[in-house]
Amino acid sequence: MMMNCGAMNATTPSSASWSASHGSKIPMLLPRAICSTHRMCCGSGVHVDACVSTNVSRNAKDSMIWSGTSPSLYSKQPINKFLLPLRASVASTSQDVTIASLIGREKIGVLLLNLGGPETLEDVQPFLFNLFADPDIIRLPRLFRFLQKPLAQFISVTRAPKSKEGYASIGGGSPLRHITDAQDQNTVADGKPVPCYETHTHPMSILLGIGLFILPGVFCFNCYFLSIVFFQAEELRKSLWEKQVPARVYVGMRYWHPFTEEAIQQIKRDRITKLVVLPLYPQFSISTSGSSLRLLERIFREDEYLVSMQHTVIPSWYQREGYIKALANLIGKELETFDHPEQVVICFSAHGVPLAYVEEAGDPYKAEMEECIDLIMEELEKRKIMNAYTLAYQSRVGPVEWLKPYTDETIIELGKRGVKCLLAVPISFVSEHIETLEEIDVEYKELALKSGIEKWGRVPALGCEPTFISDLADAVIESLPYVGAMAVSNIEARQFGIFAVFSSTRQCRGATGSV
Ligand SMILES: C=CC1=C(C)c2cc3[nH]c(cc4nc(cc5[nH]c(cc1n2)c(C)c5CCC(=O)O)C(CCC(=O)O)=C4C)c(C)c3C=C
Ligand SMILES: [Fe+2]
Repeated sequence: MMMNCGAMNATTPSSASWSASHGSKIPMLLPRAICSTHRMCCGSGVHVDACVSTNVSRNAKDSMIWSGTSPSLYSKQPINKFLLPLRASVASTSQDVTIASLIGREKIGVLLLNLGGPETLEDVQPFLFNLFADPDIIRLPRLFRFLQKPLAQFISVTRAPKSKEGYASIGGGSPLRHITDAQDQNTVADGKPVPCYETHTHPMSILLGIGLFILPGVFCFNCYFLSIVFFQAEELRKSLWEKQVPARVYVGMRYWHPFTEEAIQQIKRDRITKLVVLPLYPQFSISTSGSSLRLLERIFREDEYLVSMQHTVIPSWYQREGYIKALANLIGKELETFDHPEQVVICFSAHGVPLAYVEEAGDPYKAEMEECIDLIMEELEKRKIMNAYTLAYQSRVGPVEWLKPYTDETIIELGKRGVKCLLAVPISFVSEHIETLEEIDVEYKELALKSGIEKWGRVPALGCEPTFISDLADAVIESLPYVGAMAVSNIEARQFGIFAVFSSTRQCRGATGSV
């Protein structure tokens, strides 16, 4: 069912009022799920750190307490060191639990979370409004939260022309009706891709004043972007089935169709009983995975069915072996396109966040990003690839300071230092979109060539790369033993709010036994 953006804005409870009423930025989604996770891991003695991380820590992700579902977050050890393969036993105090038995007759769902993008150029401003109305994107002091929506309106209207230009230059928008229609027909719930092979008249053509210039759907940016996400969903579903985990895969976008709310409705219609939530962002940020999880939390707390549905969250997965290896493969392959691969400087470019997110709000994004780069470089070193490399941050918006160094300044600096060959690696995205296709491929390439760099290359986003998809499937499977129920009534949750969550989680510290 197609949701109208205006309706979304009207019906979605204001995040400002949520934050104000609870006086905290800490989401409460899934607390008991984590609680049961804690019980399992405490009981098994597999990973005690996760069991005691229940305080409101300075680290935003720690305080989100979902991390209990992913023990490796607290360790450099790969996640599969702690979690056992399919059909292997997971020791609890009293009994062995096999993954097969965990699946049993359950209906397993995987919810992929992503940002979403405007379908047409007309959608750009409302899409931007949704984005800037998110208190995890523009973080206002509590006293000024009433300004969130007027400010979002102002910024979205002001930014829309520049944004539209970017979207237009890569194909503009196009009707995505067929995707949401497909969702009605339950094809999305089955994880089937809905590629856009249709022919559209692009708003770009009108913008360019060249009349009815028809582009094939494959150039339609948003169909392309959504198709990639749906292809990823489908490939993940296939991989899970191949690994004997029959699961349905859903896609929920934060700021555009198919909205997370729509995916959740489908999950309910399908009577899913165990849900794994997997943000399609390798590294956690308050502004991306955090925002989507906070939204989910709100949806869960207001819904009797969801409150009792077993679920778990994989908050980030940048350290997974398969992901690192897949990226190293792509980098190695791209380096081979240069005449002297060893002379190429590798420039990892991550989407930035305002500095205050990291320094004041405890966003682990920068730390995870740096660790991720270390892991990739270690992997490349094993393959005798020892290139010079750098990490920089792109896509800053607005007047505040963002994480540095900025990618554009880095490129100029490298040019000044005499670097002649540069390989750009988009690191915070797993699918192509405006930041890769326009900002990197067009703006940064042009800047690099102007700055004295002679040979430019760019590593593609992972998309449906098989090693990567297989690894995502493993991440889902490994999380299954940690799926648990919230087991708290709506009313109880509303009454006790965050304090109930913390006390319940604390009780789990000493608890033993299985879910
Ligand atoms: C890890 C990825 C991302 C982080 C972190 C992130 C933070 C962040 N973004 C904005 C503002 C905008 N982002 C926009 C588009 C956009 N952002 C990401 C990813 C991250 N954002 C993606 C993949 C995209 C492309 C979406 C698409 O259309 O496919 C935009 C709109 C485009 C534009 O006008 O430039 C804005 C605006 C902020 C403020 C922020 C952190 C606070
Ligand atoms: Fe962004």
